[in-house]
Amino acid sequence: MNLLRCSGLSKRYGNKLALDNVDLTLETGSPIALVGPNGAGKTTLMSLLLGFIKPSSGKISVFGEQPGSSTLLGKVAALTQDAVLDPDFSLLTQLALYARLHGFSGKSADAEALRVLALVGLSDAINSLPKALSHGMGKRAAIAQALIGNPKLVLLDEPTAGLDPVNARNIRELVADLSPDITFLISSHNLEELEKLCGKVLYLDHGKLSQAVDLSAPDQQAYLTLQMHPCDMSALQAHLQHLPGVEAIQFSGKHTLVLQYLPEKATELDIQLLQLLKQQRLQYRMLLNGRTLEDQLFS
Ligand SMILES: Nc1ncnc2c1ncn2[C@@H]1O[C@H](COP(=O)(O)OP(=O)(O)OP(=O)(O)O)[C@@H](O)[C@H]1O
Repeated sequence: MNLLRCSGLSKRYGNKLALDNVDLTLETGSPIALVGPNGAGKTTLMSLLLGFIKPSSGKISVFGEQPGSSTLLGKVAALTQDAVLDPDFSLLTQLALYARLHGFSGKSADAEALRVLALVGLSDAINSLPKALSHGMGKRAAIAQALIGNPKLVLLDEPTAGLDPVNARNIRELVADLSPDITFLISSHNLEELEKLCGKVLYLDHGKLSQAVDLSAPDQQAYLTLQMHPCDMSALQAHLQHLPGVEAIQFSGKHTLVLQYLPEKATELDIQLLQLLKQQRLQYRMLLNGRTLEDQLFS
């Protein structure tokens, strides 16, 4: 199903061109990442999508409708980075109130609040006050709020920022569990996390959509990424260069090499590489079929 269509989309704040002629079509499904340096235009794109601001020029539609139109009410939701609940009212009270604002009445509002709190694993904390919750639980409560009314698109801005690794993982699992019934658009600077979670990555830079990487598609050119325990990396690079089909080898950090190869000339390159490491008595930490998202975006 078509999720988003932008053509020639631009947004100007005074002299500042925050979004510059963006053409983009997205379908519903696995989570979509929105990345880019500070000031690249990510928040501007999300605000346009939510109908909070209007384009300066160009067109944008969400599920075929104008952002902000009444037909999208309840279909699109967002968790902003600094979303907070009132510290002095219980989770159930507040979420039931939000459910009423979404059109649920009386008991069905309570039921909806309980449903979304269960989805995020907070059934035991329904009577807790937000001020008594840990940071991770607070984040989950804020996500629960965004899930009220069964939206089809949820925008998450830095959903795991400031969370410890275990809580960050819980949020990732939650997002993965809820996809693809809900399509998530996630703005984040955490590439490793996005790589684990998303099917597609949009890269904005200076307001331009400079790349759209499909993580589920095999790399057009073939790559292997090899991360080693400390060893003589230059000597290893020289050995690897002689494996059949290897076209180029680049460093990606001190102990990581990215091999580009020609699939038609390299048969079972991964096996040959492992045999070479064994012969040389070298220990690897990780062998990845392909390139990391960071290498795809920045090399
Ligand atoms: N209301 C505004 N008035 C003027 N300029 C703005 C306004 N909002 C954003 N900008 C400018 O537009 C550009 C894009 O900002 P935006 O907040 O969309 O970037 P971002 O990618 O979300 O950045 P960050 O990663 O830092 O959150 C920036 O140069 C910013 O200073």
